[in-house]
Amino acid sequence: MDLKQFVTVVPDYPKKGISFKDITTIMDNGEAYKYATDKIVEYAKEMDADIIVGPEARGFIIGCPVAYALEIGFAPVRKPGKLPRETIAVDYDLEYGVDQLTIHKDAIKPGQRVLIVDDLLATGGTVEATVKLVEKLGGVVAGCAFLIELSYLDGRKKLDGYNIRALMTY
Ligand SMILES: O=P(O)(O)OC[C@H]1O[C@H](OP(=O)(O)OP(=O)(O)O)[C@H](O)[C@@H]1O
Ligand SMILES: Nc1ncnc2[nH]cnc12
Repeated sequence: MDLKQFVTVVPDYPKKGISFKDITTIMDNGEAYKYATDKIVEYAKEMDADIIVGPEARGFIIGCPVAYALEIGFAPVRKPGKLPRETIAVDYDLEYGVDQLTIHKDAIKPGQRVLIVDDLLATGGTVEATVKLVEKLGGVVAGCAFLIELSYLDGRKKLDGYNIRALMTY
């Protein structure tokens, strides 16, 4: 299936000069959403993942169905003040801003093989921060999966040495 036909490219959103890749038009098509999920499930099996970790909010949309299909857990990475128990935090840069990400301290068991899942790799700030959170907790990053990689932003350079899979590249 050519997944790109289901991505809607929105120019100048959320700021002038940003070419926004809207994945809601994958999600609202049952076949496309299942196809994308199944591709990441295959990758998670190859990488022998024990748990999926996804950053809010779009990482939940892609990561949770993968975890469900594999009958493994999902641990959310969230913006500050959203997780109710003890967390650790890491700062990160976005294509259009700066923020902080957090994870529950007990979300990952030391040695667990973690697949990080998100909709899109842009500058790599989000996934780099997520890798740091996982590794601070003693997790092993088995791989990082995305629907979309924006190769012109070279987010991969922040993931040197890690296994990466993107279903589409722009
Ligand atoms: O590689 P990066 O430059 O870090 O950008 C990629 C991140 O940006 C988007 O999330 P955003 O922070 O906009 O939050 P959202 O998922 O809640 O919309 C996207 O879903 C990725 O998580
Ligand atoms: N260009 C983009 N499109 C969609 N989501 C993004 N997150 C960061 N950059 C993005």
